[in-house]
This record gives sequence, C-alpha cells and structure tokens, in this order.
Amino acid sequence: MLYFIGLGLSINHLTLEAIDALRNADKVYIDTYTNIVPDFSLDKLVGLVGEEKEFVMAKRELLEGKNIYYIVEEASKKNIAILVPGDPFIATTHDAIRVEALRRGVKIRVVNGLSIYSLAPSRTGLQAYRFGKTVTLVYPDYFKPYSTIETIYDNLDRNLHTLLLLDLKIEENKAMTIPEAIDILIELDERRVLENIIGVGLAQLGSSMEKIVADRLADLKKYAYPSPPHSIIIVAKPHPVELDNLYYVCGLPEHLYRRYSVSKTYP
Ligand SMILES: C[S@@+](CC[C@H](N)C(=O)[O-])C[C@H]1O[C@@H](n2cnc3c(N)ncnc32)[C@H](O)[C@@H]1O
Repeated sequence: MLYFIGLGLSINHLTLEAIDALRNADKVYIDTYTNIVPDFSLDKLVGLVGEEKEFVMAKRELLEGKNIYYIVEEASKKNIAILVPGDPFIATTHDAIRVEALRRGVKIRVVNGLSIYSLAPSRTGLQAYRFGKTVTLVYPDYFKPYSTIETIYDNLDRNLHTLLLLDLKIEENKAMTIPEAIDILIELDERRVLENIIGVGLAQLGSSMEKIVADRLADLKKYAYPSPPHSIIIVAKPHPVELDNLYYVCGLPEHLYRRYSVSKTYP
C-alpha cells in the first residue's frame, strides 16, 4: 500500500486519519522540498506515530525521476507513506508517483491535509469562489516572470482575486519573502496598477507565528513578517462583506476601508 498523507501547514494540523495511516506504515518518506512547515518536529511526529518504522527526510531527487519506480516497488511489498506538507496533491509533483502505482496495480490511499488553498480564503474572509487561477512567482534568475503578471491581469480583468505562491528553493536555502515579491511585481507591472491595489500578505499561515496583513500592495513591504513560507493575495474589487473582512480580520488601514466603502472605482 502506498499512502499519500497531507501534514497540513503545521504539525498540529495532522488529522486522526493521517496519524492512523502513519502508524500503519513501515517506512515514511517526509517530503522536505515542496514547502516549509516551520513548527515541524521529527521527534513530535515519532511521538505521535511510533518509532518502530523507518523515517526518511526526502529531498526532491528521492521522490522524483527514476526513484519513483523504486518507491512503487517498495510499496508493492510493504506499507509506504509519503508525508507531504499541506495537501499531498495541491501544488506538488507527486501525481507521477500515484499514476505509476496505479499503473503497476499497487494500492494507494490519499489522506488529505489542510492546504494553503483552503486557509488563504478562510483565514482572510475573501470568498473562495472569487479566486481565479493561482500562480507562483519565481525568482527572475533566468527569465522575467511576465506570465505571472499576465495571469494576475487576467484575473483582475475578470474581477477575480489571485493567490500568489512565492518561489521556494529549499535545497538552495532560498524562499521568497513578501517584500522581495513586491519589488519583482512592481518592476514588471507595465499597467502600473498593482502598487495601489489591495494585497494581503500571508506568512506562516496556520502556525502560532501566523501573520496576515492587508494594505496597498506597495505598502505591504513596510510590515515585519515571520520567516517563510509567504504568499500574497492580489485582491480584485472587494464585495462589501469582503471589505469588512479585510478591515476587521486582516487589518486593512481605515482610510482604505472608508475609501472603498463608497468608491465606485478600484483601485
Ligand atoms: C509548492 S506550494 C505547496 C502547497 C502545499 N502542498 C499545500 O497544499 O498547501 C508552497 C507554497 O505555498 C505557499 N505556502 C505554503 N504554506 C504556507 C503558509 N503556511 N503560509 C503562507 N504561504 C504558504 C508558499 O507560497 C509556498 O512557497
């Protein structure tokens, strides 16, 4: 059996179903590269699921490429678990392992986990059905990420919010921060609309250090955030209830709350 288990965004998000599946596993691969879970502790995990099994802190190379065949082979003989931050199949590359297991006739089980995709709308009060395509902003090391800006423009043109995930290169010790992302966005913004639009900065969502702040996108740079993971929501024209949530839940400054309570134009 091959288990794909979501950890959630904090070790405290592990569900009873996840703990049960982990207890059944002979070997647990812990995905260490698709996200950062700041409060993750192997000792705490072992305490919850028992130590009589093998734990492997897995880098990208262990869960991708030809190693997929090795893991599926193992899972044809033993109970193997892959523990993934967030939800195991949201914004990860683990589908290739699932498909290979099913192709080989190896049984699989998916245990879902709390994801940035559900916490972002839920924690901010922005309505889930008003989000357009999610996009990741990558470091402009090799090319400028114009396609990311195009996606944000497309969403704004359809009056939809954008959940912007920020680049993680964990194996290079790099994780994009909200201020870094804003510099990149403003530099690439040919329409010159983004700096005045409302943005919501999300840092370590779901952990005890969680920070959520709403302001003009350009002004999100002036806040202090705990270390990554960070994301940003680019907010389309907010509905009245969303505007209330931006003010009361996310700390939108009062002058912006008042302005958008009466203004017909946005931003
Ligand atoms: C590749 S995605 C993986 C998503 C994960 N599988 C899930 O279901 O949440 C990782 C990106 O999600 C965002 N993210 C993940 N956890 C977060 C958190 N706790 N707070 C803010 N952003 C987060 C960051 O932008 C990070 O770079």
